[in-house]
Parts: sequence; structure tokens; C-alpha cells
Amino acid sequence: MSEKVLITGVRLYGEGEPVDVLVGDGEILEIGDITAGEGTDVIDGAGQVLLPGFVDLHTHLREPGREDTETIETGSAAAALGGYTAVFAMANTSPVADSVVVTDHVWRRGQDVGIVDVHPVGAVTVGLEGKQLAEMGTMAAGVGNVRMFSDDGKCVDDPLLMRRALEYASSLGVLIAQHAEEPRLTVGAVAHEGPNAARLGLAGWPRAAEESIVARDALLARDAGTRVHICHASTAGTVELVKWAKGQGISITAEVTPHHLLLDDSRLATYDAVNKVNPPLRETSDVEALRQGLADGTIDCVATDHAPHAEQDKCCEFAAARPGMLGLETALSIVVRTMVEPGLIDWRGVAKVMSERPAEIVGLPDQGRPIEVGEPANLALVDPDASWTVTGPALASIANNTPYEAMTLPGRVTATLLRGRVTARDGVVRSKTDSEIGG
Ligand SMILES: NC(=O)N[C@@H](CC(=O)O)C(=O)O
Ligand SMILES: [Zn+2]
Ligand SMILES: [Zn+2]
Repeated sequence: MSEKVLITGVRLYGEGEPVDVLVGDGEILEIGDITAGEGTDVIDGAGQVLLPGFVDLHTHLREPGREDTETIETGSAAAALGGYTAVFAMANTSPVADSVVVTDHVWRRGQDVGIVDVHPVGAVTVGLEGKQLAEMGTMAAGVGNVRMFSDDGKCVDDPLLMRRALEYASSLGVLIAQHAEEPRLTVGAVAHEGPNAARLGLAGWPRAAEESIVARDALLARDAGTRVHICHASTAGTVELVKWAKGQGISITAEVTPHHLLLDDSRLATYDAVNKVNPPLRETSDVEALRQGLADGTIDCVATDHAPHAEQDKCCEFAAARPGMLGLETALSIVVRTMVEPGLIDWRGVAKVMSERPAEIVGLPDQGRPIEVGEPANLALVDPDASWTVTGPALASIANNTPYEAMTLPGRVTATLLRGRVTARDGVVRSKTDSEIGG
């Protein structure tokens, strides 16, 4: 019944001789020298690299509540165009995803759209208020099968509450992801605390606000015997602390965003709030440490922290603007620029940090799988030699707040397959009903 797709002359993980890959019934059926059968959809993979579909542990889709900036549908389109086959939608929506009603809605809506698996992230605390634990067990037991909990946007700063959350997570077998920001150290803060912020007269967000929570949570995870996941690591000190904790045998994982791998706080000189993000863009020494940490495995994976914001929430005074930037469609290209081009990782490494490790961290059995016969056909096809120029309005997201406006970036996702179905191809999204979305 389902259509077969044949990707011809492609190099798996960018390695070895080109092969043909036949996909059908949601699986990889055959790898080798294959002649297309009648009715088979053929994708010319010559010169291209085949990778497992990407998994984003950190996405903001804004539905419910801010559908003027992104919906599950438009965010799914952006994800498919970016090579993603699964994304985790953070809980800081309105209403907050702190109940099974909301988390199940997000899952169902994602499945209805059907172009990427949208996994709901449940809130750790009711209303993200940091006072009372949300009903994690009920959310985990829902249709949405919530396996990650986070108050992202806010830090679970109360150490006792964080300790309890980790204990519950342990018995439920779910992951707690922490937005590490000691709020007492970031009152009014809008930019990385350093010479640039001082010169520009912007209130500083010190590295210690992040690092003190990372250190504390590593110790809490040690005592609870549970894993803690650190969202959007942004400082050299965080890399050192995660390395230390792993060395102690503590169960800790960490992600880095594409923007923290590329950009630094020298961008703030224009006062353009497109560069405002939490945690803030840091210094070149931090960028370098994050790249090294990702290359050596201290930092486990790349996560976009895709954060759409409306024009009126960005085009205002720097201090008043909302933090966050788009990331789904540009992530692969930024990883190519910051990690592949300088020789820090190869395509096998891209598969690891954008697909395999995130799938493992959160326990998704059908994602980040090897490209082998019998495995689920969740795939991203990448043209390593392509380059493209980013413009906000051309992205599938409703919001336009990309920090890469007018930049020409290397590497482009040319096709994405979710369970054997082509969800994006040559910049066009294919919904379940084959109508076009976004663009
Ligand atoms: N990263 C951001 O600057 N903003 C995120 C929240 C968050 O990830 O902390 C958002 O929801 O807009
Ligand atoms: Zn955050
Ligand atoms: Zn976030």
C-alpha cells in the first residue's frame, strides 16, 4: 500500500562507496545496487550524504497560546525541512504543559499533522512556578507518553524541589532537563556579563548563574542516582563541570545549541534583539570550549532551542525584548560550519550529535537507529556541497527571528523521511495528505 522510495547513489554517513537505499513499509528494505520498480519514487542521492533523521531535544512550538508565532504545524514543517524526524516541544506554552490534557493534545496534534513526531515535554512544576511538582506520572502514562520533563524558560531553582523531581523521575524512568540559571544572579540580566555588556550598558548575566546550578544538579543527580540533562550549555565552565561529573560516574548529559557554537556577544553591538537569547551569547573562549566539548563527547548533543518570537516582541528596546531565536531549519548548516568544516567531527559525528545521542538520552527506540536493512526509515539526506542564504520570511516558521539573516551557510537538507514517507524534499514540505505547508 505505502509507496516505495529509492535513494540512489548516496554515501551512508558520507563514508565508503555510493549505494542505493530502498525504503518501504516504514523500513529500510534493501541496501545495494537496486533497480527501481514500477511506481517507486526515486530520489537522486548522487554526491549526497545519508544520515539518520535528526532528533531535537529542545524546541518551542508555541501551541497552545502563541499561535501567532508558531504552531505545531508550522514548527513541524520547519523541523522536516531541517532534517528532523522527532522533536521535543517544551512545556512553556500557554496554558503550560503541566497536565496530561495539554501534553496529550500536543502529541495528538503532531500526529495529525504527521510530518515529524512531536513529543510533548511536561512541566516539572505546576505553571512553571517552581512551587509544587506537576503530575509527572499522569503525563507519563498519557497517550503523549511524556518521557522528558522541564520547566525550561525557568530554572527549577529550589534545590529541595529539584531533588524530589529527580527522585520521581528515577521511579518513572523519565528525564529531567534543567534550564540552569540561578535566578538570584540574573535579576534584570539581558546579556553575558563581560566587557561587551559593560560597554553597551546592558545588565550582565554571569557565567556563575549557569555553572552554580550545573554543579548543584550534578550533585543532586549523584545522590538521587538519576540522570539530569543540562539544557543549552553556554560556558567553558559548564563544559568543565560536566566533564568532572562524568568522570565521577555521575549520570549527566548536556546539549549545546547551534547559536552558542557559532555566535558570541560581539553581536550585541547593534542592540538588535534578534541576538538576545537565554542563556546569552558568551565570549569566543566559551564558543571554542563548547565546540571542543561537543567534539570530545563531554557535551552529548546539539539541540536547537528553536524559540520563535513575534516581531513586536523582538523589535523593541533590548531589555524589553523576549529572548530566543529560530533554529530548526538552520541547525545542520551551523553544525557543518562550526564542527565539520574545521575538522572537529565528520558526518558520522553529525549523526551522533544530532540523532543517535539525543534518541538515546531520551529513550526513543525508533530514532537514531543505524542505517541498515530492517531498521525504521527515519532519514535525512544532506547535500554537503550545497550552500544557501538564510532569510527569515523564507523559513517555514511564522516568526522570522533568525540570527543568521543574509548569511550564506554550507550544507543543506534535501530530503527527510519519516517512517519511509518523504516529509520534505528540495525545500517543500509534504504533509500526510500531500498538501504543502509553510515555506
Ligand atoms: N532560549 C530562550 O531565550 N527562550 C526560550 C526559553 C528558554 O529556552 O529558556 C523561549 O521559550 O523563548
Ligand atoms: Zn532555557
Ligand atoms: Zn528553550
